Amino acid sequence: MAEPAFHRYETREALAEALAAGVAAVLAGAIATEGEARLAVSGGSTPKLFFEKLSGAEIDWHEVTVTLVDERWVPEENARSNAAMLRRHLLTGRAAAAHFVPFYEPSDMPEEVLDTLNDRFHRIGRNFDAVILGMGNDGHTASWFPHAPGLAGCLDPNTDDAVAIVHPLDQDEARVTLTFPMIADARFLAIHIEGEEKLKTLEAARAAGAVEAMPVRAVFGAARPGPLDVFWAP
Ligand SMILES: O=C(O)[C@H](O)[C@@H](O)[C@H](O)[C@H](O)COP(=O)(O)O
Repeated sequence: MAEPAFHRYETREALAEALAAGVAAVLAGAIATEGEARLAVSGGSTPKLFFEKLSGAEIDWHEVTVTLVDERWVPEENARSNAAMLRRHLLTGRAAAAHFVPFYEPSDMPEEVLDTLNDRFHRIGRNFDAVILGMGNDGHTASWFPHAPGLAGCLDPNTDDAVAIVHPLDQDEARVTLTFPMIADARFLAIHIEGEEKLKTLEAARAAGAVEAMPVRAVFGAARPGPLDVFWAP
């Protein structure tokens, strides 16, 4: 299990600036070499400042496909929607020109549209140029929640599925999430966490233990072409 590259910043502002610059450089490089770039980011509260810095990056955003690593199964009108948060904080300014691929479809159960979602996310094409993960204090990342129904389907390194459905034990709404191969194959893969509690959670996740208990462990154990980067600020 390769040691992650750990990037510590004095402030959340400095972290957001550095991570935005790094991701913008990765995307610009992909556009220059492949003619397009693919980015998958997390929802939640941590990434908002990072998104605001990245949204102003002077890159050819119309050549960039942006999506989420996971979504709560709610429409964008719902305050819990990651897609709505992304439109507010990332897909504005220069980045409004990006092509956004959402998860949610008007259906009570994501199981009814899973084939549609798999087709949609397979069509995004080759592996992501950059994937930015968050992490919960229970050791979940994306919507890979500890011991949740559907977790095994997310973590199967041999799955052909791009998307899986998870029913977290402690939440009302279902989740849809990218599967392990979609995330582990990213050219640039980073975990962005902030605060002392998440640093402790990260240290616990780095210790030996069951992946099902702290699913972020799957990312640390992934055989990858490059390092996993951890970005942290107090
Ligand atoms: O839909 C989500 O909530 C995210 O994708 C999830 O994986 C998030 O990254 C962590 O829960 C951390 O969330 P915070 O940044 O709000 O602590």
